[in-house]
Amino acid sequence: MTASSFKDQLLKESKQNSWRRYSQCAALSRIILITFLLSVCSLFLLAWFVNKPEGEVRAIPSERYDFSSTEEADDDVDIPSDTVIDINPSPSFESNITSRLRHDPKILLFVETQYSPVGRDIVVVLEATRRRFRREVGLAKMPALTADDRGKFSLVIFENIERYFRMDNWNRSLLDRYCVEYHVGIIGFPPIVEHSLIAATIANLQLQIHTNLQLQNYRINSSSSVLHMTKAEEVLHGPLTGDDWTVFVPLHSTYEPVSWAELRSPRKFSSSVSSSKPEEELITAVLDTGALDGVRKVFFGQSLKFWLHKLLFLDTISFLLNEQRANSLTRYILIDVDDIFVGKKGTRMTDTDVLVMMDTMERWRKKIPGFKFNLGFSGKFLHGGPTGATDEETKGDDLLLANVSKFWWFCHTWGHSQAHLYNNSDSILREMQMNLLFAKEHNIPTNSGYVVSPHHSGVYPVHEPLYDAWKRVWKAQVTSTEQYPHFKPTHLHRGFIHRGIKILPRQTCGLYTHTMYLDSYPGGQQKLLSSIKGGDLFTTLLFNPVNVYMTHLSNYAADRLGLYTFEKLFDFVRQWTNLRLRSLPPSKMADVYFSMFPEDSEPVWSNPCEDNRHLKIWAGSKSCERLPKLLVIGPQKTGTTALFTFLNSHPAIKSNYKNPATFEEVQFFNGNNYYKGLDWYMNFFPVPENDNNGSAELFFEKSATYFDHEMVPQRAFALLPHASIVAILIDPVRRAYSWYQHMKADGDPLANSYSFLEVVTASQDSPRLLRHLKSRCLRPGEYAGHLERWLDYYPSTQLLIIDGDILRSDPITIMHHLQRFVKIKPFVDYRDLVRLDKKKGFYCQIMSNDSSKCLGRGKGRRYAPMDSQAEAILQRHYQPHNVALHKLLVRLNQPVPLPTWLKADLS
Ligand SMILES: Nc1ncnc2c1ncn2[C@@H]1O[C@H](COP(=O)(O)OS(=O)(=O)O)[C@@H](OP(=O)(O)O)[C@H]1O
Repeated sequence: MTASSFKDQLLKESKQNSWRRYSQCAALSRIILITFLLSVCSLFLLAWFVNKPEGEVRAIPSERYDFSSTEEADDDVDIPSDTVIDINPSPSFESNITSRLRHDPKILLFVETQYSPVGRDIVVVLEATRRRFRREVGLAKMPALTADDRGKFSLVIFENIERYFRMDNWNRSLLDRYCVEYHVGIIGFPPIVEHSLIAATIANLQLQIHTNLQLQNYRINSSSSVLHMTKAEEVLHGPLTGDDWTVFVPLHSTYEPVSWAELRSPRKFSSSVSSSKPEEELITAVLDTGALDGVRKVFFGQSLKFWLHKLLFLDTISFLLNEQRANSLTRYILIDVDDIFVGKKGTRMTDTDVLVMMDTMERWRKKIPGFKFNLGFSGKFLHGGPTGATDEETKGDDLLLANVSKFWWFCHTWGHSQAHLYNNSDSILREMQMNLLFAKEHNIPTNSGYVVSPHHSGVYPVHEPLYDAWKRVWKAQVTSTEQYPHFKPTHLHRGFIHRGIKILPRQTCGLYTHTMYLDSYPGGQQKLLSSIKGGDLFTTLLFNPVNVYMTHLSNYAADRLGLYTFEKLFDFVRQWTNLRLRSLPPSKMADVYFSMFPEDSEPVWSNPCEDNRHLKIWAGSKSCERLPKLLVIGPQKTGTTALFTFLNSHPAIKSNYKNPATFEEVQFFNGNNYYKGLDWYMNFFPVPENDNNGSAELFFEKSATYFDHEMVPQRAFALLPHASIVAILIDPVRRAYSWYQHMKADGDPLANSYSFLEVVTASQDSPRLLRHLKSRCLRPGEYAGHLERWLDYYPSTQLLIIDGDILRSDPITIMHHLQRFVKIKPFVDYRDLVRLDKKKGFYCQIMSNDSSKCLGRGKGRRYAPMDSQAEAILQRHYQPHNVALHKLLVRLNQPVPLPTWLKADLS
């Protein structure tokens, strides 16, 4: 069968199959009928436009279309005339239109359901390669595509291209026009089998598709402009997994094949084509260059479960984002051999193993510049340590030491002990010092700056004594772990920096201490091979520009699986990709990593009790009970100190110890304290005591600056995901004035040099420090935006918003409400704990001798009334924020009335 006869066959089949399928489904037929009628209408319209005298053909109107409107038009409503699509836009992809995309545009991903496997695979690739994306489930409504005339999305991906093909006219024209104007491409994966077409012609795209095929012998088009990482020299021989392949038959020159494959069994395809030759090549991935409608698209005939499509998908993303030149083809690799002397007799490297290892290393160096194995040693186990070694194994150790300079070396603690088991730094220090002595005795270099902890103990979650010892004894600069932020999912392994030590993400290659023989590889040899040939190990290398792999001594003994695995991996990478493998000493690797991903420098401390693997390597003396369950987040000047003292007077509620540096607040989640780490924070809380009922005390922390700090909600949620969050709101105009008065009273020179009116009217031309003061004064009162950020992380059920006016006038009601909110026992009647102090004019604590203890002079100050002009300016400033707050509070439907000041302001 020739290509054209096959296409004819497809055409014929597509008609037959489409009819057969559509007639089975009446509802579907109706949709098709409507689509058909609309298409006919569009054709008439198109013809009319094309035949109009020149000059009358509507091109894209110069005024821009409002993509931010997502109102769906009724089917029978005419598309406004200014949205007529130019049938021949000039697809000038070099235009500077990308500048109209937001500088941090996201990818828009349409998935069928939250859990659909194809969509999940796409998400893994996007996450692994750090792409920002927004996931839309179904296509109930097109999200707003622009904001402030800037494009929000740089690329659109459909898990199921049928969604795109069958999109209603309104949304389709909206999306296509957006893609043309903002130079945004589309990627589509094949229809999901159960409800897909068998064959169809996508008329407006001039493309036929045929689905549910079995294929073989995959070949990539070496001249395809999509390719970057993918090498196209090879044919993947043999049957392709799955009987749900889709192929594309272009009817227009806009299409370029990206790849082809052959029908596996022509007879299965259709009895009428049984004579077709199996070697007939069908297009399995296709690029639409945009010549037809100005939109570049790539359609795949199989999901990412086919490994080559992961490679092509990554290339397609960078092609459509015009990033090919920027995307480096270099992959840095470092292979750590942990425990180089640690291993039982009979599982260790012999002298022959060491020779083979060194030979292999020399061979690899020719193709991987700079490559050396990185050996981690625990001196105590030289020659097998207490349990001994065979003669050959002893010779193996000696041979390694005789060739010290051929390798890189790193400290792995003297006795291979786990740091988190030691609470005092002395024992860890001793371990480090003994290993250092050992290194010096055996001429092992000690200046690499790289250290690794056995079992990742103490690296993350951080055990400070380990970091202390590393810095003091080994002048450590770099380490690595597979535990940050979590062991799983592995595609999210990341690095961070703590106390000047760079922590690199570590990758698992599927080899552990017990994997020594190919025949007994867990899951079978085939499992290891498929991980190398397109599976987990291959994709790890694909996704990560910097790779630190963990292996063990035993992986280089017996069947030498370490050498086997990486040799095969390197060959496979060379065969199918244009990637260049390189190696660097660890400290240089770390420099490369953090210059590529500077955002990773910032650590995020998660809760060790939320991750069993973390708990296993967390000191037994540490307890998550030593963390607060309630955060009072501010903002400043809303009555947070009063609430702090009221909470503290409850017998079962305890605050943190005072921070001498900040008077009373710990201020951990904002500012530099965060970098001091979790151990530092936990030391502010007492070791919990259980009462007779077994219920622990409730610890809380109040730092009024948390409310409006950009990073705090994310950080707080990572550590305290179940905490109750309390915010207090007063009229933001009054809050701003109180803050200004506070600064003045505190002796702030700037606040004392400028009047309140001058501060709130500071403009772009004002001195920088004055502008900064204005921002600090006004920003916290823009409540809605800050609360939304908290709600990005915490569910609304964990957030309590207190009306600061009621806290001031009737704290008893507030404290009763708060107790119910945090479900504290015992429930205390606050009439016994606080009362109004007439002299102070505020509620104060009742002490045991029945005296009142009020807050100091700094709270409830007396100052001149606010300048009326400044007040009016601020009221105008906060108006939109208050409207947004009102909407938010109505949406949250909290079991407390809306603040009185807000109702008054909005009325
Ligand atoms: N019971 C009680 N006693 C004293 N003061 C009270 C009380 N309840 C609410 N307030 C109001 O709290 C305002 C100070 O707020 P904060 O404690 O949040 O200020 S700070 O951010 O911690 O500096 C403070 O603001 P100023 O009046 O501007 O000083 C008070 O109005």
